[in-house]
Amino acid sequence: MATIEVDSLTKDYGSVRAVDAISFTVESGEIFGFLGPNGAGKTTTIRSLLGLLEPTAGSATVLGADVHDEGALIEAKRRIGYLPANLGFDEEATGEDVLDYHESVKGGSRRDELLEIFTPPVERPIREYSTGNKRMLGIVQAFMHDPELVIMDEPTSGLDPLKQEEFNEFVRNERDRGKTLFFSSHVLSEVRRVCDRVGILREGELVGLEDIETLLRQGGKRVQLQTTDEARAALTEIDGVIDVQAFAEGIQFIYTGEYNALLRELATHDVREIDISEPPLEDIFMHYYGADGAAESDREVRSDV
Ligand SMILES: Nc1ncnc2c1ncn2[C@@H]1O[C@H](COP(=O)(O)OP(=O)(O)OP(=O)(O)O)[C@@H](O)[C@H]1O
Repeated sequence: MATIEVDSLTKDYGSVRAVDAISFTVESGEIFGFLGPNGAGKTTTIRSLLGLLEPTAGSATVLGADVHDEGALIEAKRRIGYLPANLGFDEEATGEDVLDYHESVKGGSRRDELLEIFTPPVERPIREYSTGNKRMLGIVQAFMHDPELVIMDEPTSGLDPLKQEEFNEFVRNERDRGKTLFFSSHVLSEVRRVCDRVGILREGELVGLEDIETLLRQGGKRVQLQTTDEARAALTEIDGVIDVQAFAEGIQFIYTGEYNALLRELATHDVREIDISEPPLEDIFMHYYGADGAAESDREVRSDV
């Protein structure tokens, strides 16, 4: 049985449909990234999975427990870790107090080990914590009872790049220990470093469900160049060049073709500057997912420079 099964889950807030009949599964032992821009419905989905919100329609199971079945969900939550986006710690409590309480409820076999990696100043009251310190305390709390499944809402927000990298490595190690990890993010570059599979949410709808390699292949690369007018014209003719935009002395485009074809063409021109990077998440949404959620792999090539 899948660790998480979501079946036509829908959640309305009054007249606002925050999540619209989404379905997906998260398999045991994978890192699943739940990706989408602000307001896409990530937090709503996560809170529904944990029984913190009542779905308007549809269903979901987490570690076999139906989210509509309060008793089963309480039992399952002993084997689940949760890191919410908004860490509502008691500001007067110390980190120790928070972890002591959690340990008394769910256990804390990995507490010391985790505090070696993530290093919140546990002896100090939470009101003195930076955002990153709070996040680290939340991470320790989410993992300290060694749960089978950990659900995290924007887990790295507020962490500095070094701690983010430590977090990524930690998460990969957890996966290798057989744990299942589900986390939301609005940053593709973050998700691509750690996830095995990604669900993409847009305006409450699941518009993509891909393994990470496929997603990146479809997303292509953003190429920015400073070169001659002649090169600019020639480059727009190459298969796989889309969304060409001209700017002073250069062009920018998304490239989804074979690298060698592009490199061969570039080698015949005077290239003064080149930058090749991952396209922003928004571009991937725009280029590969139409309003109906279908992949637009046959998108027309534009050559409007
Ligand atoms: N309590 C609420 N009442 C009314 N509308 C809400 C409520 N909570 C969320 N929404 C709306 O539901 C939609 C989805 O919100 P949600 O917080 O789930 O998105 P998100 O993907 O987690 O966004 P973010 O990345 O900004 O946290 C948004 O349009 C939001 O404005």
